Amino acid sequence: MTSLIRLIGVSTTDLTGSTVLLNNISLHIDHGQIIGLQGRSGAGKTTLLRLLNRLQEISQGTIFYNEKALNKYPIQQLRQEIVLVPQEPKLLGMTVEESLIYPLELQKVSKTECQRRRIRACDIWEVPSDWLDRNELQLSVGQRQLVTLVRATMLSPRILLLDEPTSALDPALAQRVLTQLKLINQENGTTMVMVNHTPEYLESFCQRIFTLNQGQLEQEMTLKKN
Ligand SMILES: Nc1ncnc2c1ncn2[C@@H]1O[C@H](COP(=O)(O)OP(=O)(O)OP(=O)(O)O)[C@@H](O)[C@H]1O
Repeated sequence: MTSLIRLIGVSTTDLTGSTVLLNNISLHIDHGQIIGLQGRSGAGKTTLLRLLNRLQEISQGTIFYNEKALNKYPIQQLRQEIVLVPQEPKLLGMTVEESLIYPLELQKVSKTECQRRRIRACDIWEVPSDWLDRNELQLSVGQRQLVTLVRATMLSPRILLLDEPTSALDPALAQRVLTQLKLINQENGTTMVMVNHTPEYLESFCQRIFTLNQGQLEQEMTLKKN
């Protein structure tokens, strides 16, 4: 099977070019896999996710997406297919309802279809209806984290990049979120790359786990049971 994503000797630096943030990373991610990314703070996990939807550019090496160099794709198409859920959940000054449908509106999805998908997603993810009119100041960080996750899944991306998606959630909600993500992976074949600092979550959720250390790929582990 060909890989969906393949990194060959990928490095990247900070904006000044003076500090190497990721150094000579080679790895592959297959269709429909759930990949875990772990490592200490500052190891380069977020940076690696940002390379995968070109929020940050590489300085050396090549990233292939579907056998074609990532930088050959129109950026709009790429960001529709590869969606990053960032560590800092933001609703962009909108209400929950507005922020859930905004990315779909940008894709020119009809109002009726936006609402259909919003209702279905809120149902699946058990988003309480009294959140819909709230803005981000009226939600806890964990509640905002859930909303940004729901918003990303409503786009039905091919690849979901999840930067610590459970960091602000209580353990019960974190488990529910991981179960729901797994269901989406099984039903739609969505490939996922998840950064997480909780080893139990990575071990129960992922098929392979990459460990980064000071910008280098230190270890790759395959978990047969998932
Ligand atoms: N825009 C930037 N300019 C300069 N340095 C940066 C920039 N972004 C990240 N870094 C540095 O790159 C390194 C990797 O950061 P990154 O956010 O990828 O780490 P991380 O593994 O995701 O950490 P955490 O677990 O704390 O989120 C860190 O040393 C950080 O200080």
